[in-house]
Amino acid sequence: MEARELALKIVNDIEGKGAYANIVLSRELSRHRLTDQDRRFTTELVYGTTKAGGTLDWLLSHYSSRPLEKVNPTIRNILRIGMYQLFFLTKVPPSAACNEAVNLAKKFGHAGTVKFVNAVLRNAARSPEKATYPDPQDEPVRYLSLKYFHPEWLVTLWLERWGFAECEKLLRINNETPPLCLRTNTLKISREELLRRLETEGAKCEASNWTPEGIICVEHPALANLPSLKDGLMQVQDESSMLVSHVLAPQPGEFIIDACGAPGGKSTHIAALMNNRGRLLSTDLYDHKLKLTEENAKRLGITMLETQALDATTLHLRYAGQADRVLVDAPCSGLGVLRRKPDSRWRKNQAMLRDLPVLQLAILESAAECVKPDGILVYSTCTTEPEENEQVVEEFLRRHPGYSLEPVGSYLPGERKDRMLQLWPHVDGVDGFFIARMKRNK
Ligand SMILES: C[S@@+](CC[C@H](N)C(=O)[O-])C[C@H]1O[C@@H](n2cnc3c(N)ncnc32)[C@H](O)[C@@H]1O
Repeated sequence: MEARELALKIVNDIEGKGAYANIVLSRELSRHRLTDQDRRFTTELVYGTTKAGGTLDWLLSHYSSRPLEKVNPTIRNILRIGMYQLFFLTKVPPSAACNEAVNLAKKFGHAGTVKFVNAVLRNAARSPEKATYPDPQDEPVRYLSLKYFHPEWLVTLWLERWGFAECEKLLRINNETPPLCLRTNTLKISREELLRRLETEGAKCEASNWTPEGIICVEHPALANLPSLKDGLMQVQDESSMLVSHVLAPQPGEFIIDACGAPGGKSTHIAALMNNRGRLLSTDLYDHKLKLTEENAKRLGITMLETQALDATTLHLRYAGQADRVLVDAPCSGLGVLRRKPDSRWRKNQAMLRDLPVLQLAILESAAECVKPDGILVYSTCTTEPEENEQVVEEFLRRHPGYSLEPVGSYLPGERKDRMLQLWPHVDGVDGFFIARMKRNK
């Protein structure tokens, strides 16, 4: 199947069945034998079209005589994919974008729809200036939302919080493709050796400055074609996510609980830092997700890890006062990692920022009861929102005077002095993560 037709099938599935872009994409790419170039093009079309969302419909409304909601969904997606190429993929000649869309319309529509697709796209290719963005001064929210493909509620919030310039930088970086980050499985190999191996496997990589085991992959073949992954020499994990286990600083022989552990990115890192010695319990609400933790642990050669399905708000009922350290990598809005999942911004809503902190605090309070005196509690999220981060920790500390904050800065490279750590994609170049470390004094 040709790249554009496969992209259309995937975009139809995402829209029609509510499927997740990354999951359908990797399933379909493994079913179809595409060249590396076509694989990249399909990915670009799928991620671009889903990410651009409402902007493509807004652009189309300048050229279509028919309201888009009245257009057959497949034809509408042919138009969206065509518009994405015309307006955002400068390397695709406009004639190719139009011709290929018309070919798809021939296959999935009838004579009338072929004419319609042809007219809309050729009109757009001829007069792109017909669609001008709103004025940023007069309508900053609409301008930023349309220009950078983010929902208006989120732009409104970030604009209020961070101001125009910062908000724009953050929105812009969320549309960039982040590099693939890998964590060396130090139980099996050193980073230097793995870097050499990856080179022989056709990947261009460099050492990360954030952690001693992190690797940034600038160019690489399909992940499934990297033997180092299959052989358990590494784990896909962002650099900021790796920092969390360093801040926890688990020691060999200790009892560690990872309260929201699946799919095991941090649990398996903790096991490596403990040299696979001691007791490590990785819990999660969902059994099926714990299976992924177990698969990861097996692939990485970790034998110390136990899993258990439970609601972390009840962790204290079984493990009160037993653990040396507990990690709460809480369920969160994920607003710090929008660049990793291009369709995810359209699945979020503002109610998350009201509801999630209640759950986050409940999990943190239960986890806190499981920590021994002098033990350590780490709270982390992959979001940038104060309600889910500082405010949860501050409320927790207010309710639990037996805990005190330990500055995170000393677990980071360089001279950072952060009390609690908030990492930003547009400032730090890594995923947006929050980390706080607390000590139980009594
Ligand atoms: C941020 S993810 C964890 C990622 C994981 N720590 C890693 O590094 O791979 C949050 C996890 O919390 C789990 N979760 C959500 N609500 C929960 C609850 N009440 N109790 C336990 N786990 C929960 C989700 O299933 C999800 O796997």
